[in-house]
Amino acid sequence: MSFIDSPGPRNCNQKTFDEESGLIQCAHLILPWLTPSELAHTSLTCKTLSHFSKTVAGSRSLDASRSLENLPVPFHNTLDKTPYVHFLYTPSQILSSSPSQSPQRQFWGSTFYTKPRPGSLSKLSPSSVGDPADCSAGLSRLGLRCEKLSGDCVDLGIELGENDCGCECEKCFEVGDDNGVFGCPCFSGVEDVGIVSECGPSCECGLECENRLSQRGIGFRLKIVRVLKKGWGLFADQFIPRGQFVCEYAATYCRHTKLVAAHENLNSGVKLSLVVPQDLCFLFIFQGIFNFFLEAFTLNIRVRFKETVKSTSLQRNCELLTTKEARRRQKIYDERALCYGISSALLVVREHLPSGKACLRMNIDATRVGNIARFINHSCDGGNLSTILVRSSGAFLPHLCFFSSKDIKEGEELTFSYGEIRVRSEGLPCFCGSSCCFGILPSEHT
Ligand SMILES: C[S@@+](CC[C@H](N)C(=O)[O-])C[C@H]1O[C@@H](n2cnc3c(N)ncnc32)[C@H](O)[C@@H]1O
Repeated sequence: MSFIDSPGPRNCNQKTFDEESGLIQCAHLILPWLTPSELAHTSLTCKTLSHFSKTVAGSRSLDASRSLENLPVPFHNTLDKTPYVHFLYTPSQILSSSPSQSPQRQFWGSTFYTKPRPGSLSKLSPSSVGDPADCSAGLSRLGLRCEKLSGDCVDLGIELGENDCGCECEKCFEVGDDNGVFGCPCFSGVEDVGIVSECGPSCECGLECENRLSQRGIGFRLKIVRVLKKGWGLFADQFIPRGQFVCEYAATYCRHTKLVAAHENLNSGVKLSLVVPQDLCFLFIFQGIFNFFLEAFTLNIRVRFKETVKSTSLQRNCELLTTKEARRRQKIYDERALCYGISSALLVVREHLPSGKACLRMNIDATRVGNIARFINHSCDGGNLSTILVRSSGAFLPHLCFFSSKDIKEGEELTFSYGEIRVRSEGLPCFCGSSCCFGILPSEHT
């Protein structure tokens, strides 16, 4: 018996020209799929892969959105050597399917192949892409009006006409008994702070419709900056006038099954509050007390809910993030935060029912799958962003969106209030730096 002569093992720094070019091609194809720790390991194997690992990391730091947004959102870090944060990117909210179906990896950081950007901006009017000269669209959706003559934006309360939303879709037009035009039924006006309605999948109008402000992706240059004691933060990279759509909180979006129908049946006039739960062993204190109300509230619409579920193919595959699961995840995130300083992005949105006696809870987890909004830090003074829950016609779930609540200068950090601090207690320290800082971050038990 004889063995074929083997050239013996060679290290990868001794390659022929063909091997080298093959390796480069493979590197281009494979490395952008790797996590930072896998990249780090790969870079130890040989010079070529070390070079490509660095190129991938550099390319990732240039755009957190992987070309999925209208504009690149770069990472800036002058504090330490962390070049970027690794997570799966979604430009808009997605319903989580079963864990086996959810993607584990995303192609990110290739200089070889760059996906074309959505490019929707070119189809849109200047006002819709954040032209500071025209802030009327965003403001009117918030119940505010822009006083163009004086150049000042003043809060004039809710003074909207029947179709002030700007939708011109024929299908969206309702004609009254006396042949008077009622306007777009998708637009419910701004009946209370925190809720707006937009045209959606069931409308014929396209993205250029003025009543789809939050559906076109980001329209202002933003950047993600490493901030002392706060981790990363989202910053404006250009002036943003007050009242403009900035971004939505995109994530795997889930909620209590039984509350979905309730939500769909709720009218405006519902207040919204956000908290970042930190110790989720703690039970949502209102939950028990209000369960009775919620049960009563959902009972009479359960039939309609079942019909909705049947007719919504999305929902059939949707696995809702229950409060129990949210609490389990948050416990893990808190441990990771303590051990490795990794921030979580699990938000609890509570909608207070008009009666004020009950509230509905949504758990939105952008820790693994999310978008740039996951980098927005808390400010005790309310920050410069308003959170608005946007419902669109025909869409099953509402979107949580951020609008500028004041003029924002270039280079200013974007912040909002994570929630009220009602009771002083233990919690993560707050470094918002505002004059009214409470010293701890809002959580379920503050
Ligand atoms: C939704 S994330 C915001 C982005 C986060 N800074 C990061 O690096 O990914 C929420 C976490 O950011 C940190 N954070 C947010 N606001 C903060 C503040 N005012 N002071 C200190 N830490 C803050 C906390 O760790 C919090 O759990």
